[in-house]
Amino acid sequence: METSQSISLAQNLYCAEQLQRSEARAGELAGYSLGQLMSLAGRSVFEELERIVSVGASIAICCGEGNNGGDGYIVARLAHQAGYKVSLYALNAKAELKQTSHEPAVQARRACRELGLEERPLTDCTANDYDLIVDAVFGIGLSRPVEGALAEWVRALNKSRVPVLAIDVPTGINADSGCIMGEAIVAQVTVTMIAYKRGLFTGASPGHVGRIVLADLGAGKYFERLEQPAWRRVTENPYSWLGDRVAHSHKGTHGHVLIVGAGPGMPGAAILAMVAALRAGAGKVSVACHPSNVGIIASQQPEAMVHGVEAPEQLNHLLNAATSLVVGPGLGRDEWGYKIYQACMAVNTCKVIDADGLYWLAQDPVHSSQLILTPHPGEAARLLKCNTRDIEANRFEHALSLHNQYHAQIVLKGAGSLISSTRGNWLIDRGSPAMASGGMGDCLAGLIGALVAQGLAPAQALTAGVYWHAVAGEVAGSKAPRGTLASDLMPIIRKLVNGWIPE
Ligand SMILES: NC(=O)C1=CN([C@@H]2O[C@H](COP(=O)(O)OP(=O)(O)OC[C@H]3O[C@@H](n4cnc5c(N)ncnc54)[C@H](O)[C@@H]3O)[C@@H](O)[C@H]2O)[C@@H](O)CC1
Ligand SMILES: Nc1ncnc2c1ncn2[C@@H]1O[C@H](COP(=O)(O)OP(=O)(O)O)[C@@H](O)[C@H]1O
Ligand SMILES: [K+]
Repeated sequence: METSQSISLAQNLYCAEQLQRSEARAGELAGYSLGQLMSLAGRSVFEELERIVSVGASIAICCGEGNNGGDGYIVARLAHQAGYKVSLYALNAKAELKQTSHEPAVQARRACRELGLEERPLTDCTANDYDLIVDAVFGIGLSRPVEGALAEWVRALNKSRVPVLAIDVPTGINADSGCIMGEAIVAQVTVTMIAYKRGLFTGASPGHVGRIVLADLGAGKYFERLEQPAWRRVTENPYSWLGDRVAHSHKGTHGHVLIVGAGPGMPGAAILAMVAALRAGAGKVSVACHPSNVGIIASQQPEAMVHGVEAPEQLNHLLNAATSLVVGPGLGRDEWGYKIYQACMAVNTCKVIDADGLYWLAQDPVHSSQLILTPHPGEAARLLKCNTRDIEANRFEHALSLHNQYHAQIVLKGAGSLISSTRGNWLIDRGSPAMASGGMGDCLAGLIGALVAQGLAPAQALTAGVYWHAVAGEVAGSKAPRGTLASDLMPIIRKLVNGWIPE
C-alpha cells in the first residue's frame, strides 16, 4: 500500500487499548519503568503549564483516582516547588489512590501532603478563583459516563472563561471515538502522552481538546514499532499527487467531468458541483439535468456544457464521453431521478456518489472500488441501515463498515472527516464550523470528480479532495465564519490545486 504516492508526512493514530497494551514495553525499550514514564509525563505537562501562566499564578489541579490523577499530583508538586499558588482537588479526597496506580503517583501525592497542599473535594473547585485549571481527572481509563455532581462541576467549569490544561485526554472525552461520555471538559491545551489517540481528532473532540501537544516521553518511537496504527492523520498537502501541468497539455488531457443531478426545481447543488469541478481544473465539465433546469444552470458558468435529459437513453453519449461522474447533486427521489441514477450505474466510469445518489444506492447496494461515496453521518446511517446517533457514537468503525460493505472509497464527512479506502484509513481534521452550511458537500463532490478526471486514482482523489475542501473552508471562514458559503470556497480551491499553501 505504501507507494511513492502515499502521504509521507502523516501521523499515526492509536486506540486506548493499544496504549494500555504496549506503553510499558515501549517505556522499557526506552529505558524507563512505568513509574519513570509517569514522572516524565508530569514534567511534560508542567513545562506546558509554564508556557501558559507565569510563576505566581493561581492554579487548581484536579485529580482523579487513577494514573491520570497521578500525573496531576506530579504536576502539583513541580508547580508548587516552582512558586505557583497551587490548590489541589481530588475526586475522592479521603480515599487512597487506586491499587493500580504507579508508585510516583503515590509518592507525589504524599509529597504534596508534606508540602502542606491540602486536598479538597473536586466539586468545591470554583474555576473563577484560578488562572488555570489542570484537568487530571480521567484520561484513557474513562470507562463510563461522567454523571451527577461531577457532570455538574464540568458544566460549571466549561461556563467559566478560565483556561484548562488537560492531561492526556480532556475528562469525559472517549479517546477512541471522540464522543462525549456524559459531560466533557473543554480544554485550551491537551498534552497527550506517548502517541496520538485517534479520538482526539474527530466527533466532539475538535470542540474540546484545544491545541494538542504530543509528549512522547522518549518512548513514542518504540511504541510505534510495537503497535500498528489503523488510522493516520493527513498532515501534508497532497499537491505532489497532481503536480504542475505539462506545457503541451490541452483540455482533453485534464479529463471530462459529467455532473448528473438537478431534478425538477433543484438546480443549485449541481451548479455548485459544476463550478467546483471547473475551478479544480477539469479540462471539460458537462451537466446532465432535468430539461427544466438547463437555462438556469447554463447561465451560471458559460464554460460548462449543460444538457437536458428527459429519458435515460439521452444520457448515453454523455456517459461515454465522461472521464468521471458526479452522481446525485439535486438528483431527486422521484422516478426521473431513479432512472437517471440507474443509467449512470450501468457504466464502469469512476463515480463520485453524493446526496440523492446515496439515497438510491442505499436502496440497492452496489460494490465497486470505482465508487467514491461521500456521505455525511445522516447519509451514512441510511447506507448502513442504522441511525445517525449510531454513526456518531463510533465514526471510525462505521467508516470501516462502509468501506467493507460497499468495497468503495469512503469519506464519512463532518469535523474530523474519516476516509476508509483501498489506500488505507485516513483522518483529515482540517476544516472549520464555517463549513456547516448547505452546499458544502456539493462543492466537495465536484472537486473530487475533477481530481479523478485529472488522473488521480479514486482513493487519492478522495483524500486530496477532502483535504483541499477542508483547507479552503478554513481559509474562507477564517475572518467571518458565520455566513461562509460554498461559493466562497471556489477561488480558494483554484489556488490550492495550483500548489498554494496557506500560512
Ligand atoms: N501507564 C503509563 O505508563 C502511563 C500512564 N499515564 C496516565 O495514566 C492515564 C491512564 O490511567 P488509568 O488507566 O489509571 O485511567 P484514568 O486515570 O484515566 O482513570 C481510570 C479510573 O477512573 C475510574 N473511572 C473511569 N470512568 C469514570 C467515571 N465516569 N466516573 C468515575 N470514575 C471513573 C476508573 O474506575 C479508574 O479507577 C493516562 O491517561 C495518562 O494520563 C501517563 O502517566 C503516562 C504513563
Ligand atoms: N464543523 C465542521 N468542521 C469541519 N468540517 C465541517 C464542519 N461542518 C461541516 N463540515 C464539512 O462541510 C461539508 C458538509 O457537507 P454536507 O453535509 O454534505 O453538506 P451539503 O449536503 O449541505 O452540501 C463536509 O465536507 C463536512 O466535512
Ligand atoms: K484528563
